[in-house]
Amino acid sequence: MRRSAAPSQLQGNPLKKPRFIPPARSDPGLNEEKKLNSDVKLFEVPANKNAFLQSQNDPRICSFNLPPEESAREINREDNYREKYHLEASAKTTLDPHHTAHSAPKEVMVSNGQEEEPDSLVKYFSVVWCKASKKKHKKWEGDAVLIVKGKSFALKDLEGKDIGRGIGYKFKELEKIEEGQTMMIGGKEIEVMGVISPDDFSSGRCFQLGLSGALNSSQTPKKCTSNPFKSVCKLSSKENRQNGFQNCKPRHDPYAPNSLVMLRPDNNHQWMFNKNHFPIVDVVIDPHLVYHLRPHQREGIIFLYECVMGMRVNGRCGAILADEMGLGKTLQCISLIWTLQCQGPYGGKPVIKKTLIVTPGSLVNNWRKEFQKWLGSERIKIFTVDPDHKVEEFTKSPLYSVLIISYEMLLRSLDQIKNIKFDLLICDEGHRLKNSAIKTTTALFSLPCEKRIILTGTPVQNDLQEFFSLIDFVNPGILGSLSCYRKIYEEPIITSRQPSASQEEKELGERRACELTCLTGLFILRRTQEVINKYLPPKIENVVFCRPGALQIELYRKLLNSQAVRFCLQGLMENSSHLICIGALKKLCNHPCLLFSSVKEKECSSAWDENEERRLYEDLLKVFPPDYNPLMFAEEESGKLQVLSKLLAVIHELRPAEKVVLVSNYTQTLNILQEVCRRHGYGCTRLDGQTPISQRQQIVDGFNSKYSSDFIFLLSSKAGGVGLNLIGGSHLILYDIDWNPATDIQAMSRVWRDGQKHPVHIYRLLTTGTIEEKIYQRQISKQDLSGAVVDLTKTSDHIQFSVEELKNLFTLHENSHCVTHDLLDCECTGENHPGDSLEKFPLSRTCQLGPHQQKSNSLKPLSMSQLKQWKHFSGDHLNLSDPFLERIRGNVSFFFQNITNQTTAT
Ligand SMILES: Nc1ncnc2c1ncn2[C@@H]1O[C@H](COP(=O)(O)OP(=O)(O)OP(=O)(O)O)[C@@H](O)[C@H]1O
Ligand SMILES: [Mg+2]
Repeated sequence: MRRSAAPSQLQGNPLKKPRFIPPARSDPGLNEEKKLNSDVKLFEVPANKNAFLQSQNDPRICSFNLPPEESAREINREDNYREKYHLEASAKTTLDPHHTAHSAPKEVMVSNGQEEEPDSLVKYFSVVWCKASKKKHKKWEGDAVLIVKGKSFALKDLEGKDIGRGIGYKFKELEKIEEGQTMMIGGKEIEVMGVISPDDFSSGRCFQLGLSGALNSSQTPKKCTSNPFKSVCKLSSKENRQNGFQNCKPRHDPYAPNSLVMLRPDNNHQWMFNKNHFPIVDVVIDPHLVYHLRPHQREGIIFLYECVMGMRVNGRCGAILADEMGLGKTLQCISLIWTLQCQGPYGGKPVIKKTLIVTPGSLVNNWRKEFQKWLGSERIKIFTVDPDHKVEEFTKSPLYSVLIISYEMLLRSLDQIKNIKFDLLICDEGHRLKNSAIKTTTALFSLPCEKRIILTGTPVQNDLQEFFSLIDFVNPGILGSLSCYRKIYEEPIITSRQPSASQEEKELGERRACELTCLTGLFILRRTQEVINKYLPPKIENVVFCRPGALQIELYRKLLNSQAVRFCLQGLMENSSHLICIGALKKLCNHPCLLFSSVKEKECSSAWDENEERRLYEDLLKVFPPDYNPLMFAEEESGKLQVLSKLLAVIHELRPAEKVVLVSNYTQTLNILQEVCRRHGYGCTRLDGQTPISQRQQIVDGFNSKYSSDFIFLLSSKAGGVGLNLIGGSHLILYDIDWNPATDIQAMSRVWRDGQKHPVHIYRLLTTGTIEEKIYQRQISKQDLSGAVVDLTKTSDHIQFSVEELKNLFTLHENSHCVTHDLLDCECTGENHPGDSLEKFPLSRTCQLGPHQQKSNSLKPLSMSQLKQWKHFSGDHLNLSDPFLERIRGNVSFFFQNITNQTTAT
């Protein structure tokens, strides 16, 4: 592919992050390599050390009901508290490049020219791009606009210049493009940030927006002017002051049992923000809300309140709430908004008037629903932006105080949004702002709102520059300029993690990391899943090793003997040929018919002759029966599909009132699963990348409703599982495995969350002895995963492999019941694991995890040693009293099982 000649690249892109070069090294290429391999762990605090979990005992909280004189003492105690808090409340902030490993996504396939698809269909996307490379840590080089027309595309930078072009692509590949997708196109790697309307494209606004946003942020960085009240409390005249005095009773009784009262401002705060000497009024959370709050949510609200009021870091009003998935970040924010909108500590005056919530498109309606759920429809008026409800409507009506908008819509409506005075900005799933060069970040950064909250279920981690972006977004300037931050923190920390670092460098790096963590920990809060476990029903997690079918084994052998695989193992592979081999094996594990279709398709391709795939697929079709029809696939041809089919049948039979969430990462596989549902007459609903955003919430609600006749929810985990609540389902089946444990964890936490009524059964299906086991082992074998570096934005599809690793990947273990178990160094034969009898199931049984139990309950990837503690047994085990496993055992060679919350009442 032609290299771009765009001036933005040749002359240096103003949005491009300066590249970090560790000190005392002359070869930047080498430096880059070393930097990527270093273990950059910034900070780690065990979950149970978290101050928020302990603060039930915090004197500040116990003193909520103290008479006013005592409140003064309370204020005096605050300094001590702050010191303690400063050290304890820090988020788990881990930077570990191991688990972010990924490289370039697949190049979109070039068409054979025989497809007959409409050439006139034109689509536009906003994207970020960078040159193709195998580096683990990629830096997007800027925003661009992708124009897809039939089988061709053009990529334009924001000055409208072409930076890439291509024709003759596969229409189907181009048609599939969707938000969040990363891919290789024309030799560039791109990530699709959203869809651009034809109107925005033809008017040219999609180019102008990025430009103006970029200039705002890079040339005139906004500094927090640190007046949390100026937007609403402008009462300076005597008259106003008197009015204010009349209204200085707390809105709710601070002395009522169980009341949740916010910290009173200290003298310094009053001096800064209460120039009019209004009386101090207790800010009390609405008891209607408090009634529902979990303890960690009470603490979260206190934390958010103090952050946005500028009480934690002098005059800084930003916060990052990074609680693990499902902990109710939405409710905590709703409580904050409702409180600040009605109350304030100075004369009772409300602190905010208008709030802007920016969220992924699929969650806009979820936010509306949550407001309704917790506050009803009368207390607060919410406006959600969609194609039929434009921002102008919000502007015109005084009724609405909260605007909820998707990131994509925000970019399109930026001009109108900028004209509205928002007092609070909440960015849901805000880890996407970690890249300061992209349009979304620059647009949001340009909003003058000082109180900014980022919500994210994934830890704030990975990359010190990304960390800087998030911090600088919520509290602009708090870490100084980027260059200053680099000198003070980034360089010493990275240098100290190099194997060659001197003792002195190590100490300096550690000190700086600690300093950085302490500072940022004041306004970052992360709690783990354990805090809500006790409110959740039991979770029974099963890893099910399915015996491959005869056709699968034959095809698998054939693939491993192919020229393509042999070339890979000799290190002769071209760029990404190993990925093609891996992809083919994964398809085969899902079902041989998927492989059949791919081969057929490739055979027709004009590029077949010189294609690497030829070396892989040659003679493969001969293994299939001569009249093989992929549409008429048989369940027996795939071990996993057979297990799935039996599993669905037994769930349907034994738990007719319960429902199943069925997850795959591939649309084609979902098609097969949907066909299975059809054949068996199971009602199903489906959400994948093609599902219009406007319909997603409706589909979710339909499934969660007890009146729904759908037995199965087919979910493409990569296409928007983030943030969804699928508590209508209590059985979740992961049909295939992703390299990135975060994708699987995301999917699993859709059902085991607050509101779930039934015990949750999770089934992870793996084909015994195949590449799926290897991927699973890779997920769990990283012992230092305790750092929980799980980041969904990393696709991990293209990890770098050594030849040795490839050899392991490309081996089929035909004689093992479970290679993973073989690797565990476990003495049991799989017949009857010591101390474990399935007869006890599902009665109370102490978990084998022992001291690790807490750890594994958290949403972290499991480690090998933890897996060893799980109950495990071969499919031939005689005492299976789990009726679900009993039904599938004929096709299963091995099981692992773990039960969390076994004794929780359901
Ligand atoms: N105190 C509570 N009592 C009962 N249900 C609750 C409570 N808090 C939250 N929930 C429910 O729990 C579910 C998960 O909450 P929410 O969607 O806010 O999680 P989250 O932290 O945003 O997770 P994610 O990172 O996956 O988006 C929602 O259905 C919510 O209504
Ligand atoms: Mg959420």
